Amino acid sequence: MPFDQYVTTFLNLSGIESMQPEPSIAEENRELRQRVSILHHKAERNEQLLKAFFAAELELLSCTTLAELLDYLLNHFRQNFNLSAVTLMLLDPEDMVQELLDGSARFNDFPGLQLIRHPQPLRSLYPDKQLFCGEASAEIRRSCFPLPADVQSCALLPLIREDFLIGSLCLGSSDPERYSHLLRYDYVSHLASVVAVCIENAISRESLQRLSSMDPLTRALNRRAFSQQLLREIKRCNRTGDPMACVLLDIDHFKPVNDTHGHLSGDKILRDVSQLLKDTLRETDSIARYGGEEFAILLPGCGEAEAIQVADNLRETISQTLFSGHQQQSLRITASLGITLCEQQHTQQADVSALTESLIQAADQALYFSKHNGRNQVKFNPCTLAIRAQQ
Ligand SMILES: Nc1nc2c(ncn2[C@@H]2O[C@H](COP(=O)(O)OP(=O)(O)OP(=O)(O)O)[C@@H](O)[C@H]2O)c(=O)[nH]1
Repeated sequence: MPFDQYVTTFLNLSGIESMQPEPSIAEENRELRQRVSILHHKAERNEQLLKAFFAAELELLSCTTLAELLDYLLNHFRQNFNLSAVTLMLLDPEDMVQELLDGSARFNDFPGLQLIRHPQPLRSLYPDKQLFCGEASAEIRRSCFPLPADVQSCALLPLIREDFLIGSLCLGSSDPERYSHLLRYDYVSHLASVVAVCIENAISRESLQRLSSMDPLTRALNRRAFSQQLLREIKRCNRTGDPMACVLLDIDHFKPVNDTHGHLSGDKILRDVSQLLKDTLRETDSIARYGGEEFAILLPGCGEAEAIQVADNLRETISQTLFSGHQQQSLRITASLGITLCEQQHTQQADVSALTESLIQAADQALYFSKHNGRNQVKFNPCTLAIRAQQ
């Protein structure tokens, strides 16, 4: 029996008074014993359901990321409480949730999630901001349970924060009796409040983390986050033995771009180059804005030959792309790149901070060679720290 029918059980308690008129003492005793046994059984079941409910609440509160929370609500919750469908509609006017999920999970993992930009669908669903329990009409099935599922009755829970509708959690059951407008569903209402708080907290927490590690113009990692990532990748290289390439990319003659087309166009180019890097590189690679028109890239698992190939592909793609300024004027740019390599031997023979410095210096030196060799090219420069450490 699902936790939300706990309420029904208490309503049934009133049945104890509807006994047959004038039964014999023996019959009355038998009937009473039967009723006590049923009530005892129901009380035990209610206790289990209550425990399941508290466990669900704890699960929700202990989710540390938005993706974890959504996974629990949309996947585990449905199984744990024997529902035929669970969907979640979230108001996301500035695509913040979309962006957070892009970095941490795939939308395919959450087929029941719908992000909406305008509050109107929520206002239509909850004109009085009240929970709805009852039969799943064709209209409810269409708007709240768009994916194929056997939904006969449903609980539609408004998610409200500070008197503002932020979303809707819809629980669907194949049992037509499970949710009825005749019953009160205090636990389900309570659940809606917990879910609303958990979702809001997860979004705020992750947005803050993201803001503190992101360059606001290009949405690449900022320099601080890059340094942390570099340390993580050095540790991974030490652990796994896989090499890691470190690349610096600098847009050529960027000053004339600003001078000719204005700073707004320069900003747009920086954003577009950042997006091009994200689109071209692997998800496991790291991209950071290292300075004004300079990007730093980490390619875990790449040896010298592969890193040169990846960097040259970036160089060529940039040189062949028709960029546009902020007034849609066409622009062409090129970039110079410098590469160095972190190998396991470096991580064993040097302290980490000396190694990070040495890697950046070596990549910077390679970038300098590219610039002074005519720009629009890729140069490799080995990291020499380990050799020095051995001497
Ligand atoms: N629009 C815009 N320009 C920036 C930003 N940060 C740095 N810049 C510009 O980038 C330009 C860098 O110029 P330089 O260092 O002379 O380098 P360059 O013109 O690219 O020449 P080379 O690197 O030698 O090929 C300067 O004009 C900066 O103002 C930014 O956030 N937005």
